[in-house]
Amino acid sequence: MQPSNGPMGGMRDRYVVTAAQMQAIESRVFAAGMPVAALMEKVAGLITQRVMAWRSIAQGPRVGILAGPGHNGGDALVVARELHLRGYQVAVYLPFERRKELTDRHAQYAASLGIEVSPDLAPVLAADWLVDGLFGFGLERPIEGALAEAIDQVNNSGKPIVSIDLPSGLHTDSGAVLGKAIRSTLTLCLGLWKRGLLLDRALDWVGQAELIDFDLPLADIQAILGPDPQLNRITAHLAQLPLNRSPATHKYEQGHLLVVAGSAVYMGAAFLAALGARSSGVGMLTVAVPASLKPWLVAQIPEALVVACPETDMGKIARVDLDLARYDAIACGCGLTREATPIVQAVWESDRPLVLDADGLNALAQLGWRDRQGPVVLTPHWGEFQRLFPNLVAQTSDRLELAQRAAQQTGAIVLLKGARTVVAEPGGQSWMVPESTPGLARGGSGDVLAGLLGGLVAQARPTALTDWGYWAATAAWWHAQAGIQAVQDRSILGVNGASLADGLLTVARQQTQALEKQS
Ligand SMILES: NC(=O)C1=CN([C@@H]2O[C@H](COP(=O)(O)OP(=O)(O)OC[C@H]3O[C@@H](n4cnc5c(N)ncnc54)[C@H](OP(=O)(O)O)[C@@H]3O)[C@@H](O)[C@H]2O)[C@@H](O)CC1
Ligand SMILES: Nc1ncnc2c1ncn2[C@@H]1O[C@H](COP(=O)(O)OP(=O)(O)O)[C@@H](O)[C@H]1O
Ligand SMILES: [K+]
Repeated sequence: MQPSNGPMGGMRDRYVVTAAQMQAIESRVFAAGMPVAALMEKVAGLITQRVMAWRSIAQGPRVGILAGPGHNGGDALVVARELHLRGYQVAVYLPFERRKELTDRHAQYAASLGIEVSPDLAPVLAADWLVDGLFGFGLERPIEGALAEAIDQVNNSGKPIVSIDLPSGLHTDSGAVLGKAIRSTLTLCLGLWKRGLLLDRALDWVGQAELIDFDLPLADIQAILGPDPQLNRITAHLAQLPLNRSPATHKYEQGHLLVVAGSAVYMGAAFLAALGARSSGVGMLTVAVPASLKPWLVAQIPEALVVACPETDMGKIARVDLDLARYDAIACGCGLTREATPIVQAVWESDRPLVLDADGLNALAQLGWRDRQGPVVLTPHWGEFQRLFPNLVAQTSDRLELAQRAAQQTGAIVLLKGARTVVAEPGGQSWMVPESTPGLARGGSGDVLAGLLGGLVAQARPTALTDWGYWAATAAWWHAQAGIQAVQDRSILGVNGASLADGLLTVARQQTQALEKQS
């Protein structure tokens, strides 16, 4: 049996659950007759395979196991037994007198095999690497006292640590640290992705994250999450890229995007947004910039129709004299400067689908929200989000919840950028981008995303708000994958407009090849 596989493996990795949802799904499986002990054996067998591939006996013969009182500890004890039987030198730290029955029996049996099981941390700290099975989705109270001190010692040991299900101490739903948490090197999430693992605040604890798919029946998953789940982890399986193109198509059928961007101070923003738009495959791209930028931009991106707008003394766009009705979508805001209010007002009054980014969002924060005819996608980073929604930020720090509440409050699609970008639409669907790279943390990355997103929606022309959310999430996923690709090609220092644009095309090619393989 292979970890993280099974015929439906790819399908299961889209789901994201809370602790309560995971418990409800497992309850159905147990009620249907699956013995708890059998499931624990199966899961722990898969974990064992994965950790043995991660650290062979030659690479790390001594393993320290941290075992808790619940079934996370039970999993860990089965892993301890299996590693022992395969020749590893195993020591178990089990500092709990009171434990669940199954866990207790595994502890007894492990000890009977000669494995050192004790409430003493020292033998575990002497190991080459550690397995963290203190707590999983059952953790509800903060970790305090001696156990908190033990976790500090484990973290300070500098040893590689693999966590079972989630780093012990992280809240399953919010990803927040409950008192103290294990800082993992590798987290093996069991069955379905836990919500908290995918949020920015968990990243420093999670390390590399992988799903161990243990074949939870789709019927049980869907019975709890619904046939069309509200929350999705957006992956290569969900992203339908590149867009289908009829052989008989022409450029106007492939969407016409208007980008309104740039100023004398922020010239590059218009170029970067145009690069993102170009890589989206959009049929026609018009870029409206201050008149003095036109010759330069035309030289950079000759396939775009560059429109020279009247500009102020300071080199900012004064007016956009265009018939906005001609465009399938407008992406507005990159590099406009803080005095973009009249431009945002003009695009706001048209009924064209609108992607609002950067200074467009700052202008909106000044203008205040007013209803609008066409769909709007807001793409704030955290600072812009705080300016737009101070009332919401005062209520919670959970980024997914914030995006969801902002979407509900405004009726807009909200794409909240971050290390892990989240997207929400007003109807209640949301998406989490599961992988990205800190290589993207540099000025200009967001401009590429705004252009890419504008170009995608100009082509896809979604109608339902859920589809708008889906395409925004797809753009964020594509952008993050392009960042990962750029890091692979050019190192973490090499993520810029050009490498991102190349990365976008490489990812599109990989998607095409994957689709061809499937068919
Ligand atoms: N069901 C299955 O067979 C499968 C389950 N799976 C595995 O089970 C895990 C969930 O198991 P779980 O429900 O037993 O919860 P878990 O996270 O081990 O710990 C809860 C225990 O900790 C205790 N406790 C809580 N907070 C505490 C604190 N601050 N300080 C001290 N103690 C504290 C609490 O006891 P209490 O004191 O509240 O009575 C409770 O006993 C899951 O993550 C996965 O690894 C998978 O293998 C798939 C199959
Ligand atoms: N640590 C990180 N890990 C992954 N992606 C990141 C990280 N920091 C920023 N990003 C991504 O980089 C982009 C930055 O956008 P933004 O803040 O608008 O920058 P700019 O306005 O300078 O273009 C966003 O897509 C964001 O999700
Ligand atoms: K754990």
